[in-house]
Amino acid sequence: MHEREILNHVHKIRCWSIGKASEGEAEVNPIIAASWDRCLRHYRINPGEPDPVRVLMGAELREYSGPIERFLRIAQKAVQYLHRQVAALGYCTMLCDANGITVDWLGDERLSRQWKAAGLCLGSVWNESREGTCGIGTALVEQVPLTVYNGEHFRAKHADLTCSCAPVIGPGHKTMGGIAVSSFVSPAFKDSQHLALQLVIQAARMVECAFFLSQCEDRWILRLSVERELAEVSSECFLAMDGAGRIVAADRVAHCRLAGEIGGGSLLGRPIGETLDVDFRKLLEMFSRSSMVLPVRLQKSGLRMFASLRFPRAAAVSSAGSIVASASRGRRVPMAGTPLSLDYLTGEDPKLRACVERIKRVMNKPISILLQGETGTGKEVFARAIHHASRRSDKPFVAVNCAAIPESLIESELFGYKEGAFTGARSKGMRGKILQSDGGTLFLDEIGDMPASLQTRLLRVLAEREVTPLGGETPIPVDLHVICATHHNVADLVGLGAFREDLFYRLNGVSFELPPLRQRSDLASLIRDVLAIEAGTGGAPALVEDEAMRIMEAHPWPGNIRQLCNVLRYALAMCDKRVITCGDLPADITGSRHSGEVAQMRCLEKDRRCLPEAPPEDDTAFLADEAIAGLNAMEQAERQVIMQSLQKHKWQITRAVREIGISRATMYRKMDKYAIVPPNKH
Ligand SMILES: Nc1ncnc2c1ncn2[C@@H]1O[C@H](COP(=O)(O)OP(=O)(O)OP(=O)(O)O)[C@@H](O)[C@H]1O
Repeated sequence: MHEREILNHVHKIRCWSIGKASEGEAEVNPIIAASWDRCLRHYRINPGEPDPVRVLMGAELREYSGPIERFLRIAQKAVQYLHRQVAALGYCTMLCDANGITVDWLGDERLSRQWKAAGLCLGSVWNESREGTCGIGTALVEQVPLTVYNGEHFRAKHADLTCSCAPVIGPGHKTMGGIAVSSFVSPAFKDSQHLALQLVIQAARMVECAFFLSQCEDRWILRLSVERELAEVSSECFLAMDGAGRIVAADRVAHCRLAGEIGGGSLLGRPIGETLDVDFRKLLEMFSRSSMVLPVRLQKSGLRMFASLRFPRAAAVSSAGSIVASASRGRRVPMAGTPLSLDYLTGEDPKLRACVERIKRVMNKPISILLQGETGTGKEVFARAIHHASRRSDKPFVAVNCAAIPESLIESELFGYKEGAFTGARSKGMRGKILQSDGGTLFLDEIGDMPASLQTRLLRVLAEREVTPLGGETPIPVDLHVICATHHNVADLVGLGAFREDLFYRLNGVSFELPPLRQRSDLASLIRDVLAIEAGTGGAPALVEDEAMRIMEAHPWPGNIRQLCNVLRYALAMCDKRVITCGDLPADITGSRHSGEVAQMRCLEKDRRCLPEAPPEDDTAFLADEAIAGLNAMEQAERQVIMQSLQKHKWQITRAVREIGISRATMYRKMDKYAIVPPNKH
């Protein structure tokens, strides 16, 4: 800027300060005027002073950006998005903290000398008390979005710049920072900055909403919008509520719009029923039936708005209506049908956590893993999760249930065979499960049931890392990682001579005991997770009354997680308005607590038998009436699940067991127990 222009700018401000507009000057915008006034009276800035803008670097800058890391992470995304829209127009995009310090900057690097000379760079301090009236500093003081254009800047040295900035206001009306676009070349009229300002306002609002949602993720969040059609994609107000339905946070817009509904004052601490025409319990009921946008009315003005409710990560509701906040917050619940990840399976039980930590250390090493645990403790899902978390995840995971395959077939299943190896063999031969898992993971379930003759062959494969198919002569090299599982105590089997000791040591590179459900301390959070998985994307997870939760926590769970899943599915079918009460639980859960069941289940486990698969035929099945008559509610529910699945899959056991999530051996045992006979067998 030339000497003459500087003198003109200083003269203009001097004239304004004594109430005289200098010749040819338009009236000064009231917000700019208020800022000039502050600059003259409070900050005592000389408008002609040429000092450069202060720029913080290195550790000094990190001192400011460190404490606002979470805000930064969210806001940087919005700044990048905004910059893509304005970069071609010669703007730089800036993110500043509440002190006006530029904590992120994006601009054309080829012009870095000019940006720096203008003070538009990372670390620059755009504080009104130092730089006088400017986009960032004044927007932060006034807490409104604005453009400061050319000569509206207080200091003459900034009179070539244009800057549009919108402050970002966080929950609790706290200024988090500001987002700005600036340029050192400005078109002839201030109106040219109108769209730039709108884009900045939009970006700042996006950050406010995202930050509110992230800060209040363990709260009930009510989003309100005036337009039904837009309610799902953009909300005007955000309110966060605690488990009793009291407002614990409100965003900037909610404070402005809704304070009148409670006759002024703060919204915080007020029950939601004072603002809306429905109380918290009614809200929960409405949204437990539907995850859609629903109409509500503001209590005082009667204005109709459209609401949507976001649940905390997980929650339980007590019969009195108080909501117990989630214990499992922060955990991502997978969708039904997707593999459960190792991190998810870690749960919140300290023993299980320690177990998973150890698994993570060995899963990428050439060490076999042995998973032990009662039926239904999740051995197979753990094996899958280990595979997916390991370096082998892009290679196959092949599961073999040694108890479910008839002894006569297990050898060919595992090792494969050459063409014409035996009568009935497929003409092209078959790659066995071991070769199918080459490069990936071989999961040998129920390893304790592997026939003795095959134990020797398996040992050789593991020792030599090559396999010779039946009827073949040349061994084929194989790269495999073996995970085994069993509900037996394999060391006992070794002692009894039923399992080869050398194979046991090779398979048992490292072993993990998955705790039964009755020993886990995170049952409540597991229940909430299972309900969230069951809800899928189709709506909010069902809630559990305190008393129902207590009963489930006290149950011995002989069938472990599988049994728990079935009980919850039963309760979901029985419950009203997606709130599970004691009355929705099967009778043997509410009236049980007899530990004899545990022993009974274990005996049944030992009875596992393998039956040949039934071919599809007729779509009906025979079930003896007397067999149904003696079943309790839980058993009836279980029978129904099995029957429905078998009928759906035309009696293809493999498909039914995959759907229900039980092993084939368990399926045959259950069919036996419930006298379910395939149509071609009566
Ligand atoms: N952490 C979990 N969260 C939700 N569901 C789970 C969890 N762990 C296991 N399950 C479910 O429990 C059921 C039993 O799991 P899995 O088959 O892995 O147990 P298992 O110990 O291998 O049983 P079995 O010894 O009878 O073969 C499956 O339906 C599985 O999806």
